[in-house]
Amino acid sequence: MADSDYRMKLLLIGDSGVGKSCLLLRFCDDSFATSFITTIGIDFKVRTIDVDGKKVRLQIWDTAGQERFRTITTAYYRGAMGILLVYDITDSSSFQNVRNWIGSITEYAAENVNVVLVGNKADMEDSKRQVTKDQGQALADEYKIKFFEASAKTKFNVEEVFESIARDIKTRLEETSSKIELPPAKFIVVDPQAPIRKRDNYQNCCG
Ligand SMILES: Nc1nc2c(ncn2[C@@H]2O[C@H](COP(=O)(O)OP(=O)(O)OP(=O)(O)O)[C@@H](O)[C@H]2O)c(=O)[nH]1
Repeated sequence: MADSDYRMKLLLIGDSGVGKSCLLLRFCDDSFATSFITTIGIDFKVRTIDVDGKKVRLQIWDTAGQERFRTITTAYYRGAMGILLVYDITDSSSFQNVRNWIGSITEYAAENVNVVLVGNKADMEDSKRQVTKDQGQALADEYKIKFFEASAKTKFNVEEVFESIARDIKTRLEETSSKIELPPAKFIVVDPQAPIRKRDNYQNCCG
């Protein structure tokens, strides 16, 4: 039996320090580190989850937020089926940069990639907050993407974020595969180099 029904490549992007590595660690290993060790280049982890009775294997790539790694990390947009764009609710510049990150997605990712906006560090006291929940929601609405506030520290909404994007990708894949139709038999082009058995079938059905 196959180990999964679906395999999905996800990407975590956003400014340095917003908590991408911590979200990945929380989701895949259920742990949290208070020390800040910036990601060098790129790293990934895997977790299989159940989505509506189907096994979904998520391969999640954690990119470095720092500008100096940008040429390495953009290569990983190719083939990504979903992107979690993360900002820090206590850092307004990380929120302002969301528009630039959207620009990178438009430039480097597939056109139909699913994107979720995540306002991380929702556990922080109100006095530290620089971006309101309404501002996050309004920006997500503008780009017609889903929005969650979350906390890698307290686990708040972490499962929900990953489950939501996996479900949306699964729906998209199901819709796409149901749209692929075979052409009518008379239009099937037969390769003369193809094995005899295949050509016989062709002659039986059409000739
Ligand atoms: N309070 C709080 N702190 C967090 C949370 N998530 C991450 N942090 C802290 O934020 C700092 C940066 O977290 P990282 O996950 O390393 O950030 P990053 O986005 O991966 O950064 P780069 O690898 O440089 O791109 C660390 O000190 C974490 O402990 C959270 O949900 N709440």
